Amino acid sequence: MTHQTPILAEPDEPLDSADAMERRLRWIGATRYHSLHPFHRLLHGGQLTKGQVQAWALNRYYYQSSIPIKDAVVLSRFRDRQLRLEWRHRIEDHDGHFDTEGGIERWLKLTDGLGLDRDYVESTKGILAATRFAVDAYVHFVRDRTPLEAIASSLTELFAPSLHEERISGMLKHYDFIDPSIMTYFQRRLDQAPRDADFALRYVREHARTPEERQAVCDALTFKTDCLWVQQDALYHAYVNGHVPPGAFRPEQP
Ligand SMILES: O=C(O)c1cc(C(=O)O)c2c(n1)C(=O)C(=O)c1cc(C(=O)O)[nH]c1-2
Repeated sequence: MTHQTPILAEPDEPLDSADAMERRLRWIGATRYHSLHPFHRLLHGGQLTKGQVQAWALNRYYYQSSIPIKDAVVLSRFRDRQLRLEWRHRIEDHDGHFDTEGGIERWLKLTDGLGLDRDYVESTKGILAATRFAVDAYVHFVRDRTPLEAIASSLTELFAPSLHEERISGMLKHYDFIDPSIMTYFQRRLDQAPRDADFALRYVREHARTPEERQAVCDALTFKTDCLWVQQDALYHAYVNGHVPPGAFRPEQP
């Protein structure tokens, strides 16, 4: 197996300005974002079976359904009403409204389209323990750290749109069981993620005022890239290497 992660030394530029911090954040994304993970290369390159794609979508549902919980926790950390107003739409993007669908519903269209039973998906019973631990760690991080670090931990979204574009085109091209109607989740994120990421980036640029605070922002992003990476590692171990843990989803088809 060829590992695609570039091995680059961490830059030693001091974090003495917002620009220096932004350069470091982009470097963290370029070297650690889960787009570099071999599981994603297989997924987007059409090299997985339907059962392996089901396993990915099933596990990823736990991340999707935890994001509005995470954002409700983030919101609860803000004294500033303006900031709460700004953050609130993230919850609505995922939960939708009584009469309009949100991201979670769109994700369930994907799992439906892949032939997974909704009740089973929503029960989260078949997910890998590593998925649960990693996602819960993200929710706990935003609860326990400063509001600045909580906002910074969402900055992986700076790097999500190009991954989503690659995913939409790769999966539509390579899998006969995927069609555009079940990929609407990613289509919508192409507008939502840049807006959210731009806000978070502007916020940390303005509010991280000391080298220590800028380092904390960078460390929060690194932590989040780890939360995403270990989920891919767990999928690879279980469904590519074939070590499915007890109790986890076992595809009916290969
Ligand atoms: O498909 C992906 O690789 C991916 C990654 C991320 C991310 O970078 O955290 C998010 C999403 N998708 C996503 O769809 C999403 O709604 C989202 C919210 C957040 C967040 O941290 O608040 N990340 C992500």
